[in-house]
Amino acid sequence: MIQVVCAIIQKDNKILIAQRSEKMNLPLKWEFPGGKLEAGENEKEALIREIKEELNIEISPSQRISSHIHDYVTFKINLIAYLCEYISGEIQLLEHKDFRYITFEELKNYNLADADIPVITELQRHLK
Ligand SMILES: Nc1nc2c([nH]c(=O)n2[C@@H]2O[C@H](COP(=O)(O)OP(=O)(O)OP(=O)(O)O)[C@@H](O)[C@H]2O)c(=O)[nH]1
Repeated sequence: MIQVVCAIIQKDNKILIAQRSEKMNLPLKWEFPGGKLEAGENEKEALIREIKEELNIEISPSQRISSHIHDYVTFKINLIAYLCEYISGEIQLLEHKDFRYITFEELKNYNLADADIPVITELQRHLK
């Protein structure tokens, strides 16, 4: 089982989503940026590192809002989501194809990775 952390980065009442590139697995799916936990790292450290590596911005994870296992048949992940504050930096797409700042209501217009569905349910509870 792969442990994956993802960041729900909030800025001006909008949420950041990123589109996976053609070269990544789950190509062109939208997601909350993040990645796999590495040995010796805690979840928040992994998130800060991944977001710097992927988008070149600084964030601060605040609240852990969900942890759900998803079975993609060929691999299985535990997707752990944190609410995060944007701190600084201009987004540079170092791995993804695109990004958007959108409202919660706009999420339904994007083709998100299947594992993200429970994250969205939890997010709705937290944004209320
Ligand atoms: N970051 C992220 N990954 C997700 C989400 N939903 C989801 O199913 N995943 C899956 O979780 C896995 C995360 O791996 P990744 O490829 O982003 O991680 P990484 O940067 O550490 O990968 P690499 O260094 O092996 O290339 C992928 O299989 C990805 O498809 C999500 O919302 N955010």
